[in-house]
Amino acid sequence: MILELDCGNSFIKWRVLSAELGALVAEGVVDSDGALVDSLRSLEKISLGKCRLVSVRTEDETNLLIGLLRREFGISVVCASPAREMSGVTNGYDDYERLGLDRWLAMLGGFHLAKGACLVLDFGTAVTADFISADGEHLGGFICPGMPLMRNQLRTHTRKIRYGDLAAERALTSQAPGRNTAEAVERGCSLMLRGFVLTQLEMARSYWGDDYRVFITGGDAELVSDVAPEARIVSDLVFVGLAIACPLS
Ligand SMILES: Nc1ncnc2c1ncn2[C@@H]1O[C@H](COP(=O)(O)OP(=O)(O)OP(=O)(O)O)[C@@H](O)[C@H]1O
Ligand SMILES: CC(C)(CO)[C@@H](O)C(=O)NCCC(=O)O
Ligand SMILES: [K+]
Repeated sequence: MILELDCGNSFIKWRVLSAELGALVAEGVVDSDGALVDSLRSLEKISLGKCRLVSVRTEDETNLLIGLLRREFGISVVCASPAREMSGVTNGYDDYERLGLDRWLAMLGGFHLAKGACLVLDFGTAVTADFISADGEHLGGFICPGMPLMRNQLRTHTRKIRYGDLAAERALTSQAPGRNTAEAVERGCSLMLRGFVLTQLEMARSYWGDDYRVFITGGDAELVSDVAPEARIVSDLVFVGLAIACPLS
């Protein structure tokens, strides 16, 4: 079986595919290397053969995880690496190695699915937008704080913004002006993300008219999906790109 990992700044998304058919066998989200090993150990009747991963963590952190996986499961691990051009997409950064690999893979996945111009939006710890033209040219993108960062900045830099996870979750059942702190902050930050999406859509339209696709991915994708009804939510877009960048022969 194949183990796939997307190592983000806050969480590791993992999934196990069957080697023959590529069917999904198991998946999860964990917050540490140790929790990942525990989750994988608890899977019954699964023997991992190979692993492919993408990481936006430091090289040291990524190497630690790779060493751990090799020791614990005896598997070979391949890691997505930066490229100037791949699968019809040209990296648009001045220094292509600086582009986040999660963005790069989501772009490869998006262009593969769209087979034309596309806008790729990722809502994780950070929020990113990337524009890929019909000929596969990456025009560039944007990075801004995601929901967890916006909310935590307010909590950290004010004295009276304090509320729990349950209040946060309840607050997001509506977009009306907040009548308590949790509602005011959660809805305010959610509106920032939604405004961001609308601006990206405007920009895409100015480049490509109606002739483009929109993909939304990341843990907070649902927060913005209704402002972009034309968008396709592809929660495993990074994994789609990972399979393209790291074929396991
Ligand atoms: N099952 C889940 N586990 C953890 N976070 C989740 C889950 N479902 C939704 N989320 C939300 O997703 C967000 C994190 O997104 P995601 O996991 O895509 O990014 P990340 O790994 O933290 O960071 P990034 O990929 O940007 O480096 C959090 O705001 C969290 O509330
Ligand atoms: C922007 C994030 C944090 C999103 O996960 C990641 O893609 C990253 O660390 N990128 C490196 C910086 C850049 O893409 O310009
Ligand atoms: K991500």
